[in-house]
Amino acid sequence: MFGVSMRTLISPSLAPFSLHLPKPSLFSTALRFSSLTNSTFAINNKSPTNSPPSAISTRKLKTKATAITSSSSSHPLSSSPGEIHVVVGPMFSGKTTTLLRRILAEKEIGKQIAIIKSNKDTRYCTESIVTHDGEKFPCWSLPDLSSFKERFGFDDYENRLDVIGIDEAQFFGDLYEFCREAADKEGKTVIVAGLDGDFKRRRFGSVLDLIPIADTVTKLTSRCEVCGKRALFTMRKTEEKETELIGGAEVYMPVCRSHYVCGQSVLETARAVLDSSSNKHDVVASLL
Ligand SMILES: Nc1ncnc2c1ncn2[C@@H]1O[C@H](COP(=O)(O)OP(=O)(O)O)[C@@H](O)[C@H]1O
Ligand SMILES: Cc1cn([C@H]2C[C@H](O)[C@@H](COP(=O)(O)O)O2)c(=O)[nH]c1=O
Ligand SMILES: [Zn+2]
Repeated sequence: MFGVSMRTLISPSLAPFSLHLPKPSLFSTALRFSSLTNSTFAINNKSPTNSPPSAISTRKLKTKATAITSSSSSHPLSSSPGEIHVVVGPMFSGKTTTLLRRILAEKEIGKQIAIIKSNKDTRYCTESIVTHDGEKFPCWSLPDLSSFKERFGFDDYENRLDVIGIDEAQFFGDLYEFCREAADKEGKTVIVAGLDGDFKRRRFGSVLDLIPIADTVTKLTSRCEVCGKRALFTMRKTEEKETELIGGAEVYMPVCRSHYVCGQSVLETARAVLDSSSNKHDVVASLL
């Protein structure tokens, strides 16, 4: 099989029947060869003779592939590529619910699953992911993703884990590298749930960095607490200014665009009034 496919690949004229194949470039030839031999290539554009680049000899390709494969055996590529699925949206939009449903669906068809969440999320329960409706499922509560393989067990991770769920992804600084490695090299399906934006509607952590390497991206919406329309954003009801502030409905509310914009100005006005009245209060108190 290999010889035939190489012959077709390298010199179509030798193929058993003459196909009108587009002349393969050196790159496409090498890429096809590397996918056949599961190796990586460094391509130089100089062809070994003055023959066209696509006529590079089988021996040369084999030599190069053997050399590179042996050097890359410390990171063997998985036989089949993985996947990355990203679920974003404001708070209360159903991100954790969606993650849980997708993970359970994978489990139903016999896949080996594991869920990781940030140990910064201490709202409901540390050893489970918990939706705002109270649905729970056991998880690994970790400070980072890079420690997961060791904690799970390297052998189990490599041979007995198919699907990885990640919740509260905005809190993981090593999110991009972990997901890229898991999908590109280890054949894992990674399902990621996290906030795309913070209470100022700015990117939150590195969730958005996953979009260029994701198979699918889903943006969920909640219901505006003021008018019931689609809520795209999360508004913070308290005065704290730091980006990371763990909390639920006592601190945050989902709002539509109009109520985010006017809500922000209402909050700012209210604070200004409170500040000035507390200043007046202080002034009066100082005169007494
Ligand atoms: N304003 C709100 N306050 C509290 N809970 C809400 C609010 N809006 C929606 N919910 C509930 O939150 C559930 C979604 O929970 P969850 O999946 O944990 O959301 P997310 O992970 O996106 O924060 C919804 O099914 C709904 O019942
Ligand atoms: C908007 C916003 C949220 N957070 C925190 C609050 C919660 O602990 C999580 C999000 O929980 P979810 O309901 O599962 O989406 O993130 C924050 O720290 N900073 C923010 O701006
Ligand atoms: Zn609204």
